[in-house]
Amino acid sequence: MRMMKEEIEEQTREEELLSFPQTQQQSKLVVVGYALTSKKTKSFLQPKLEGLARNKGILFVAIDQNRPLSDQGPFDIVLHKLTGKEWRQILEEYRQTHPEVTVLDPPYAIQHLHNRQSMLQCVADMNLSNSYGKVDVPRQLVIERDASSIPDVVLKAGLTLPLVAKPLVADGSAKSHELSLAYDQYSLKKLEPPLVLQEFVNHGGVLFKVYIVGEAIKVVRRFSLPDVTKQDLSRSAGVFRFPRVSCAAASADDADLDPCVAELPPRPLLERLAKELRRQLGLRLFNLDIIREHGTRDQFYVIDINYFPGKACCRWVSCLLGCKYQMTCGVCPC
Ligand SMILES: Nc1ncnc2c1ncn2[C@@H]1O[C@H](COP(=O)(O)OP(=O)(O)OP(=O)(O)O)[C@@H](O)[C@H]1O
Ligand SMILES: O=P(O)(O)O[C@H]1[C@H](OP(=O)(O)O)[C@@H](OP(=O)(O)O)[C@@H](O)[C@@H](O)[C@@H]1OP(=O)(O)O
Ligand SMILES: [Mg+2]
Ligand SMILES: [Mg+2]
Repeated sequence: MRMMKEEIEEQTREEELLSFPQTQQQSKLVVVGYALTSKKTKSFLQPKLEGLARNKGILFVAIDQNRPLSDQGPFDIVLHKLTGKEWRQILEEYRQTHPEVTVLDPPYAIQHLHNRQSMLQCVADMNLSNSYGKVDVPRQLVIERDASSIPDVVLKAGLTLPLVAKPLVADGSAKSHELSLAYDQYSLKKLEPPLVLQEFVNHGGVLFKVYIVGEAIKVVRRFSLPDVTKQDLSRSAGVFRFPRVSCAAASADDADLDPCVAELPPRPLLERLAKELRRQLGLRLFNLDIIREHGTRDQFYVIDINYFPGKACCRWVSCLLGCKYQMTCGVCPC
């Protein structure tokens, strides 16, 4: 019920914005060139967002990858989520030659998130712990090759089962999202390196997705993998592939949950984490998946960081653009 009220209020604010007299809007047009996959264009650039943006004087223009970037535009902002070395080089060169354009975000910074070890390193190094809580990353190790050595390596490292096996590369490909849960040490031989083996942390089956767009933060709840008990562990063996459990369709915002599980991480803790990560990663458009260790109130683990994630970011992107160009922004939470 509470969420419904918030949604209605939000929609009303958007409608107010759409009907805002043109005279009260800024006069400068902001041109955003975008280079996205067709899937992402479809999910991100929805007519509603384009309408909202246009009302604020923001125009989205598709970048033609077959033509030199410098011949296109001129752009105020380049928004992109494409992979590949060639594209990265084109963008880096464009950044050098067009310092007046904001490239969201620098390709070299995004690269950091394309490896599941380096993506979490900043969080590990931060050692964030204050009166609001403690933020860690699960213990993990990287297996570059030789699956037959995994049981030994895991034993020596002292990792506790079950383990989540994740492809080392997180480049947005379908393969990079193929994860498994391993219940026993010997089945680990069946896995295909290069991968990261991460300790599974019980978290009551709910995770928090924290969307970070510039200075703004938005947190949602999603269903996740259920806890694994000692009994489950003693009874099961093998490695099990699992699908994308915490996808957009798995919202837990309106679910009837145990309040200890549902309680959002403290806002000041997330703000501190987001601020540090923004600075250290050099990114303005990302999300992190964070879980609360079940049975604790304030022990959190960041398990994943994604660049420019799904639909939930749309409204917030226009907010970011609105803030940057100091336009009247009716949907801005900051
Ligand atoms: N260490 C962990 N402990 C408990 N559950 C985990 C852990 N790591 C991952 N999970 C579960 O597996 C899911 C997928 O893991 P992760 O988010 O790392 O994969 P991904 O493919 O990068 O996801 P995304 O679609 O968010 O990019 C999580 O949403 C969570 O439900
Ligand atoms: O498509 P969706 O809406 O599920 O968005 C997902 C997004 O896909 P997209 O960038 O192609 O949209 C994913 O990016 P890649 O890792 O595959 O690059 C990743 O960031 C997920 O975490 C997002 O899910 P969300 O965190 O928002 O639930
Ligand atoms: Mg994730
Ligand atoms: Mg991810």
